[in-house]
Amino acid sequence: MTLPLSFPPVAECVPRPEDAAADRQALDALREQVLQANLALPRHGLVLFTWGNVSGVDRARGWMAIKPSGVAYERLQREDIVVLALADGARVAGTLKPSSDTATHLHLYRQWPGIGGIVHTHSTHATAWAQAGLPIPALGTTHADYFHGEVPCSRPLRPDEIARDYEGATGEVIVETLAGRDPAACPGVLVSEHAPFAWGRDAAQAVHHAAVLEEVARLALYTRQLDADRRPIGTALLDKHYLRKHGPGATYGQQPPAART
Ligand SMILES: O=C(CO)[C@@H](O)[C@@H](O)COP(=O)(O)O
Repeated sequence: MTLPLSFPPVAECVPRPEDAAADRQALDALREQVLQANLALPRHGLVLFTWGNVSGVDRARGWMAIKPSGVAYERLQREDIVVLALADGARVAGTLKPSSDTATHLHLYRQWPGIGGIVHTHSTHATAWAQAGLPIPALGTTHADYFHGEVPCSRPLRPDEIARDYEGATGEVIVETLAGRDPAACPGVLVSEHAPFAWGRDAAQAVHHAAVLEEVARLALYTRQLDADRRPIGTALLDKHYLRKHGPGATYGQQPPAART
């Protein structure tokens, strides 16, 4: 039998020690990023008990790291973070059971190559809007500084979807709900009868967006309590606030150099 000309020489198939060390470093860095993002959830008051999870990705290596299921935040360690292959969910590192929402996270990363972190919480006010099946209207500039329009609420999942692949279908319904919108301009969603999901360029930014989503949900609830007929702000104000921070040429969030001499 003749081997194909492109068949690599055996030496090229053997992993080099420096590659293994770089992989180990990348794995530790990803797990640390995801650990710190998870620990930020209780600090921001976004979770009670273990009702939430954060994931992050290393797209170059095709990895997703996520909180293990049901582990208390105060006990969570870097080595507990489970790392899976983005392509097929195969385990890369970690021995614990990954979050029950893993299939939702995987689906969103596969559909939206621009995101690098995802958060799911049951934060009180955002969850109240989700349970009511209502989108959060853009009632003021706090909202418009992050969301270029309402925070949409998905349709409820159908019984057949819940029976077939509940978490995968949750990811599908989120993508369906965002259809026609740029996920970067709408960094969160409410899943009807469930709770919010938020995302960002990395796990830390996804947590920031989850906290903003909870705050705009709280503000919108109070606003509508004070004035049940309050309408969303107009396009001029919405565009002004969103685009000056996130539009073409915007440098919002750029930090000054760490050390100035
Ligand atoms: O949505 C829910 C429960 O309604 C879950 O996200 C929440 O309990 C967290 O589950 P995990 O501990 O991540 O498996």
